[in-house]
Amino acid sequence: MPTSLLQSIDSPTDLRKLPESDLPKLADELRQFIIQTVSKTGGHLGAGLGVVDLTIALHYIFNTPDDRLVWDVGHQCYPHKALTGRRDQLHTLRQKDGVSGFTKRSESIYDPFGAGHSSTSISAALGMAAAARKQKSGNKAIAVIGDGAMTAGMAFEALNNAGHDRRNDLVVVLNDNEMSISPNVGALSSYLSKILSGDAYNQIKTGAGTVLERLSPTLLDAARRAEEHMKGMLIPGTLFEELGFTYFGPIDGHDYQQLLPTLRNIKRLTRPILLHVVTHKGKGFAPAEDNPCTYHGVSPFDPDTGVMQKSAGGPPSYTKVFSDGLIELAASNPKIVAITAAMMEGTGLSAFQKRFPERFHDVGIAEQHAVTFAGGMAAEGEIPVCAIYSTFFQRAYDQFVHDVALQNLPVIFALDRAGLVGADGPTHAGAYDLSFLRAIPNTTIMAPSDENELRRMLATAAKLGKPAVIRYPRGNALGLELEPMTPIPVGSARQLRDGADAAILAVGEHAHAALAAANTLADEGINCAVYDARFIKPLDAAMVRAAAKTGTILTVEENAVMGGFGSAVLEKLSEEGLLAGGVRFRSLGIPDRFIPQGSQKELRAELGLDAEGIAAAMRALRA
Ligand SMILES: Cc1ncc(C[n+]2csc(CCOP(=O)(O)OP(=O)(O)O)c2C)c(N)n1
Ligand SMILES: CC(=O)[C@@H](O)[C@H](O)COP(=O)(O)O
Ligand SMILES: [Mg+2]
Repeated sequence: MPTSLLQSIDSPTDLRKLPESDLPKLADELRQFIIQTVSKTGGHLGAGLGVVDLTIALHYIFNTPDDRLVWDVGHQCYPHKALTGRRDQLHTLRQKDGVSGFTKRSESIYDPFGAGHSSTSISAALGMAAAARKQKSGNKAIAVIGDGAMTAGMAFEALNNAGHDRRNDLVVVLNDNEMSISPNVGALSSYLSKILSGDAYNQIKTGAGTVLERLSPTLLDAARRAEEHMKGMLIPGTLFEELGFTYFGPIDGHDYQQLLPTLRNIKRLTRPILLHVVTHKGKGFAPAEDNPCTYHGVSPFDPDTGVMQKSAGGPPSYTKVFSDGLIELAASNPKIVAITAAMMEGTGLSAFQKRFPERFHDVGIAEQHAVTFAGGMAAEGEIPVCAIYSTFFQRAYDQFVHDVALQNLPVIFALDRAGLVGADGPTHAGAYDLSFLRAIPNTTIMAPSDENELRRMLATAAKLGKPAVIRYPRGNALGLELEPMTPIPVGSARQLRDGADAAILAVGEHAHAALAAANTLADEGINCAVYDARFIKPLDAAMVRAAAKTGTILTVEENAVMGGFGSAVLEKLSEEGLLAGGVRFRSLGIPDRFIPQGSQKELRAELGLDAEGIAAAMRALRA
């Protein structure tokens, strides 16, 4: 008999053999395992710790993997991974070729749906429920969604779709910890808090759960109707019931006496159900409980104290440069307002929020709304700066096209995490913004090669009077001394090096890798001109013409090769008839496949997006 319960569990089948009385001990072991593992790998900590009990209870009661358990975002799924056969691989979490930090279909049959972006779980689980009904499989579909993720439009679209038909055999578990990454915001959050403060109902419900468990299905149904009636008197018309869901809760998501009987009851019902579970983000690790925002995503830390490893120091991140630059601009321009979609820490806007609380808007996890909301403010003469990660901005494409660009409204988009992001992997890579934005009229797109360029681009955007996009990467800037925020003439590239044999046209920080490559190539007798393109749109035509004169052009960008900066250069060459002279051309960027997780350095080396890769590509082009 192993002393460790966790070590004895290789799948939920093993878990289901345990007596209920063992589950709290298993939970303690699982929490310790997660703390120890993440203390070495880094990753998302607080969310997973908060759902250890819920994860155990769900796998204990439902028949996974036949019953489909869909985790929203997936950042809380480490306990789920540990219980579903991946315990011994978890030390490779978020590393190259290792276990993903999110749910991933190719990784396990227990991950029926991949995630990374938020608020998709109810739609996906409802789709599975519809398929189960069509296939008569009898499989249940369960979505576990956080109170933060529930603020997104997609979640409401799915609730709207699910609640209208009583045949939808769908369980939505709302994991309410009153936190998004930062404290959760918005009217829904206030509504949930109001429910949580309904103590009277809570007490009655706790007792009722235990009684209901022992009833036959017929009596259970009658009891449930009575219970719903009673609840209706205590909590008049909950939002979810109005939407067609049978609402259970709120229950304590760390109390097996509440979790297990409630889940058992729910399992017997076949209609849209919403179970409201209250949990504590970071549960079982004091630093994370006390400071859930800091311990949402962590670098490696001391598992005894929670003290995180200090980063190597060095220059400020591009995020910080953006944050400081925006505050500097806003200090002299009262029209500037800042908007985040639940990412005020990640985008650096928390400093703006402190300095200009009246000019700051956190709209929740609602990128589409954030963009149209910005459009509305711009229509009234404000200058909104929407700071959104490139990958999450994908959600708001139509809003960008229809609500901002088409109306030529002066919204500034600060797209952070553009390019490869590292450990979060393909769900979070900002690999497509240049391709999908470049096609849209009225749009100016810039990419800074260093911190001063970023500052100047912000100033340029603020004066532009039309939609402007600035995309910059995850990571540190160069550490340059800061210069005044002088606007840049729109559409002007910078030549960094002269050379008659070939030209390298680069976007963003890759201009420096291109310069290093050119220096290496010069030693080999190949003299390359190097340009920092600065503007992806409008493209500097003079740069393209000068490059064409060398007869050999290599473009470099950390964006999909398809439709990106290289495509723009090719289009310009073609438009101006410059290809006829026999220009050798290659575009270096992210190839047409999803790039798995790994450090940015590893991935750039693998894709040839570092100085060595650029030099090699140029040699091959000239061969
Ligand atoms: C579309 C999208 N926008 C933003 C994010 C970044 N993000 C990841 S987790 C998170 C907070 C989620 O809060 P909640 O759903 O309540 O889960 P908790 O961490 O509290 O368990 C945010 C904003 C994301 N993953 N996807
Ligand atoms: C789960 C999620 O989407 C965020 O927590 C994201 O992982 C943050 O990424 P950064 O670490 O780049 O801010
Ligand atoms: Mg939450």
